Amino acid sequence: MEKLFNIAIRTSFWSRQRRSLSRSHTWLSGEATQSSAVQAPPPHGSRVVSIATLLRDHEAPVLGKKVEPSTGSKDVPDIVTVNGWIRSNRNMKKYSFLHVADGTTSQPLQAVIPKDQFGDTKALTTGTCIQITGEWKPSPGSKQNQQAKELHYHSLKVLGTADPETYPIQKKYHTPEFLRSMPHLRPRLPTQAALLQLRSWTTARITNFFLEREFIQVHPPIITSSDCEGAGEVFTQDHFFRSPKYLTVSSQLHLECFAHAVPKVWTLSPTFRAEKSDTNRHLSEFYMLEAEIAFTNSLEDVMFVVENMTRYLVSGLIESRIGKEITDIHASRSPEEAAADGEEVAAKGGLRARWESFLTPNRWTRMTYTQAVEHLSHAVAQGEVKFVFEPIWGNALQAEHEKFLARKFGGSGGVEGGPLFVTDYPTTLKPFYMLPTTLDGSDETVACFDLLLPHVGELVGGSLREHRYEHLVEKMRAFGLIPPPAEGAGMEEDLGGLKWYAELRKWGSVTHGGFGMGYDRLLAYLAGIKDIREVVGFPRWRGRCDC
Ligand SMILES: NC(=O)C[C@H](N)C(=O)O
Repeated sequence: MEKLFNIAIRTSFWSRQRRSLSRSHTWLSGEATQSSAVQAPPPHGSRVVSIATLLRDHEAPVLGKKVEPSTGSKDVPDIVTVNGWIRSNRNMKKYSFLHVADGTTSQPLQAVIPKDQFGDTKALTTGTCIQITGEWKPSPGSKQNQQAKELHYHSLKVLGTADPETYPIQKKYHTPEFLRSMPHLRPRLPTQAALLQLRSWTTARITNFFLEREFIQVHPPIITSSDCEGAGEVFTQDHFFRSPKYLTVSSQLHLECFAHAVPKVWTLSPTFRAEKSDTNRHLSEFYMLEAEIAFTNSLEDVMFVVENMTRYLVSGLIESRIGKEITDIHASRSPEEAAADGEEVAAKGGLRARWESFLTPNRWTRMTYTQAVEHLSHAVAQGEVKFVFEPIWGNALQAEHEKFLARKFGGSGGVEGGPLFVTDYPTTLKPFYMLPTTLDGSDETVACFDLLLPHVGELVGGSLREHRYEHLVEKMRAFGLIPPPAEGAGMEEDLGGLKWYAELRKWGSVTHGGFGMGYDRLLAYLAGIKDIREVVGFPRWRGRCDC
């Protein structure tokens, strides 16, 4: 009986979901039909459109691609309804010119409100949510206004007021720090809306890349039982489970499990690191794009996926509408905004040059860690650069070293440099699971790589994984992850929280490798934004988790 009851509840839950999904589909499709369930049905005969759709109708074609107009005949008035928020109200004697935004494009729509028809427009303040219906027609002043068409008022409903005395976001420059203090309102800013679109578009494009290449997307757990990756400080949950559990610092170990059954897997998952550092490159919660590939014993195979995936992404971005929007926003930043970003990218060919640095005619440069240290030492000796940390073989590369290398050797050697692979780091610098470069370990390096970018440093880390059971256990012991073996224990020793991980190598083991990419870092770099906190809707970092 209870079971039946549960099923009944579930069924009605799903049918409710389906109903609301189909409603929202109608709503989002921007077509004429509009469900009565929506708060403010538009006047009869108008079609509900997004601002992006409207502006596209007369926009210059992007890269030669013609955009079809949304309605047909020139003779029939194009009556449309737009839902959005007022960005500004230029209140003239006879007319009010509203700039309305709906997040589908960073461009606002201009709506013209004749006061003799509407009455007093003072209440139409910045932030107010409205539904406006009108005729979409050529703007008489289109030379001065950027938009060749504007919306001429027929009717307007205020759906939600925004008291200008209290609404914090006004049409003026706000510092990033001020806006970060109100993440619940920040998406209303044009740049933020464009960044949301960039993230969404990028995710779709990458999903397509993997789909076309028979990679399976998987959802690894967020709560994990091991904290042993050595990737950084972990967030711990002590009380709920029988023993301490952790918020994942990387999905790699779980991806390896999947890859032993489904040879090519990937995920884009939240990842957590309780890093104490308060920098513009780190967050306590971020997204990591990770992939794991079985049946390979070549680091080149793994780098090949990283390179091809990123090239595929960037070549699509250059041609895309959101790409154009992001470059336009970047090029038209105010001096304050550019200063807040703090990057020299605009002075050096703009964002487009940065994107092109990914699309070199030859594959990206690869160099070993040993060569990298030699290059760094040489540059210091030549007086070409000064570092806070001396580059010494055996020490970690610092961000200052990474950035220098990527600028000098990455890309096609252009003004800004570009992506650069550094491979084969010393064993002592990297986690326990990496395979030695030479299987006997004589090189004291591991088969791994970091992908470095100018201004950013490390974007991706990847490696071949140790697939030999005995060697893995030995390495775990050498890294202090498990105690020395008890007398006569043999290999059946206590492997602690990593027993399951070692067991992958016990039954049906296979050579494999993978990588993890800092997704937010990638987005920030592509958008020409220095501070990673700007590309995350609700950024969390040390001491800050506002809402
Ligand atoms: N999946 C990966 O290879 C990422 C790696 N575990 C890291 O934390 O950087």
